[in-house]
Amino acid sequence: MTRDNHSILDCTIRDGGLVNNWDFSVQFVKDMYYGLSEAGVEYMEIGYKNSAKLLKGADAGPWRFLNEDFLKEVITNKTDTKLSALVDIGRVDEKDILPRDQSLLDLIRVATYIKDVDKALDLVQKFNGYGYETSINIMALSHVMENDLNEAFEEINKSPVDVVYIVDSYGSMDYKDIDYLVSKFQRLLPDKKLGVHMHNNMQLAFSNTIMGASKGVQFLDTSVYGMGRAAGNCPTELIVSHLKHPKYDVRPVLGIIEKHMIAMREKWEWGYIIPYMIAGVLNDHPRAAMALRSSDDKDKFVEFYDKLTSPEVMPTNHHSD
Ligand SMILES: C[C@H](O)CC(=O)C(=O)O
Repeated sequence: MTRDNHSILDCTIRDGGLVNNWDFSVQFVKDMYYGLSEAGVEYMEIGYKNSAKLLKGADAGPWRFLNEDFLKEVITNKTDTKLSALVDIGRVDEKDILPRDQSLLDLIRVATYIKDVDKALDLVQKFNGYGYETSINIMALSHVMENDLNEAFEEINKSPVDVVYIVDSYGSMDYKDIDYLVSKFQRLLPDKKLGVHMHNNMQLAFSNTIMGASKGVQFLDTSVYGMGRAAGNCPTELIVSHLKHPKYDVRPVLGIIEKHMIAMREKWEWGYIIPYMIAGVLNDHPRAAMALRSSDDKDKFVEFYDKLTSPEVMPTNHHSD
């Protein structure tokens, strides 16, 4: 199989930051960028470009509120690996975004729930006008009604957005869902590139990502050692190895894991863990499972399962965390 038309987008710093409140050292982020570059990975998401002012009281390192001057101190020698940042509707201050020719960023991705696609497309329009590549990442697709999706597609087709993402926020999809959704997106968004962003609650992030790749999805989201919110994402090292293209080399990715991530995994928890599996199977946001893992009841799986399957209504989140 030729894999020439895929781009791997590693989002360890952005999605992994949801695990450790973006407590990443500058050295780690540098090693990540230059390691991914050597590995041939096309994009690295270096954080969120949200505004601290709009996230009242939020305190987290620079990777949550990227600043161009700081970025230039970190990435002193830009390689062929492009940089992306994620923004959330209502949390990004458009005045913080420089024109692309003054920025180290190449791609701005807009995270949105289906109800806010129009707002996401307004942001895309602006970022496209500044010269950036853009994507719209439709989160929690496993909760979206077909007719809402069809209406959104009409708006997306009129927009300059380059990439439209299928996001399995709850890690509850399997290969049949990916097969179905990719075919639908390809049919109804014929001029857009597609992306997949999968979570590993049911140990299916890799399977779902390669299902997307085999159907021609261009943008494949991954994270090194699978580090990402809750159950984490599709591991970069697996995709780099699986795609078997001469431009990719897994060795530098193994180097990042060996140097930094074994110790990080001792300190912070992510990956396939039963409460996240339960959330995935039940097609729920992992927030209740994350709260459980931070409590004294972290291993009370049966009680947690019983609670989640009682007819309580779980609150809904409106951002990408
Ligand atoms: C926009 C991102 O893909 C959001 C995310 O990580 C999610 O799971 O939702």
